[in-house]
Amino acid sequence: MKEKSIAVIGAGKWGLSLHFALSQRQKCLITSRTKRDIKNFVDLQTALDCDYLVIAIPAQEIRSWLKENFVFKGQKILVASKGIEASSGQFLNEIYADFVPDENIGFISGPSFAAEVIKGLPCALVINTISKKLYVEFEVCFPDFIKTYYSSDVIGAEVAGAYKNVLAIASGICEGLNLGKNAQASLIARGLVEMQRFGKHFGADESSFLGLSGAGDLFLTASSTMSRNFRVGLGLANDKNLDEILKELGEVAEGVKTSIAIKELSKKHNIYTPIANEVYHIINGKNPKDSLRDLLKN
Ligand SMILES: NC(=O)C1=CN([C@@H]2O[C@H](COP(=O)(O)OP(=O)(O)OC[C@H]3O[C@@H](n4cnc5c(N)ncnc54)[C@H](OP(=O)(O)O)[C@@H]3O)[C@@H](O)[C@H]2O)C=CC1
Ligand SMILES: O=C(CO)COP(=O)(O)O
Repeated sequence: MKEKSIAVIGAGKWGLSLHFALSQRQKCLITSRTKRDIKNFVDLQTALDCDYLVIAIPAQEIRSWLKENFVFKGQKILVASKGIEASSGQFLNEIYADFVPDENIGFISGPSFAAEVIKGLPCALVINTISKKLYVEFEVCFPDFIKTYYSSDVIGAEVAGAYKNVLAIASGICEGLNLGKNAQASLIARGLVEMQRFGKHFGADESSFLGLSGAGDLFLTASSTMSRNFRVGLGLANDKNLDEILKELGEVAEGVKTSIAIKELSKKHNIYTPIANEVYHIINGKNPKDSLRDLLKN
């Protein structure tokens, strides 16, 4: 029987770490827009011919990347991105649905800083897919240091993974303004309630927000300078200009664009999302101290 082939698409921080992890059990190819001198780096076509694909490119780039490059040939796909498309307010599963049948796609969620995964440190991830069969096929690809869990709550995982990036920006602002640990814990706890409310509106299972995908990833990202989104918040609190912050970062901080998507979606669907809205306003120039005053007041 032909050995199954697997490739990671996108050799950024997360793609490289997933490639490292997936290479422990089997040969894993990797490709990216920019050529890299790394083992098993292949051209895009060779990667796309694999049976299993793990796609780790920024959320805002997915639609155009799929349009330009992707032809469905029965591949099984794991999406590693965390974000909501700002231009349309569409969730990633809605974008992928135009290209891949639902039973062929899964979404990774949970607390997982790339910098730790690439060192082989232990972590737990959720693979969210309507197909238990797909989960089982991907589960065996992961190394011993990663424990995987199954969930069919694709929308819950997506909302949690995207929303926590916005909340991590808020938490970074809180830290940058030296508001104290009480304020930060309150912000994170209320943020969790907020993302659950938002997710519930779109059909998410409320319990997903209390597990790895929700609380797990939120606590991680909103409490560490290892998070790019948290560092964006720190910069904003220190009156740095957003373009300057993002240039210095040199990597994607999905919360910036996702805050636009959440602001628009919550307005359209009349969902109460005060923290995400303030992040949106701060990114667009509002003084963080005014946001704090408004959050305490309303
Ligand atoms: N880093 C982490 O700890 C984690 C990240 N994630 C999520 O994974 C996703 C990717 O993050 P991460 O790898 O860290 O980000 P990086 O900024 O490190 O890398 C993103 C990669 O995407 C590729 N890319 C960017 N734009 C395009 C495009 N238009 N077409 C094709 N490829 C493109 C780039 O490839 P090239 O360099 O070749 O141009 C780049 O290396 C994000 O959604 C993030 O939220 C999820 C969990 C953990
Ligand atoms: O999603 C992540 C960890 O689970 C990474 O978060 P940042 O993109 O904020 O670094």
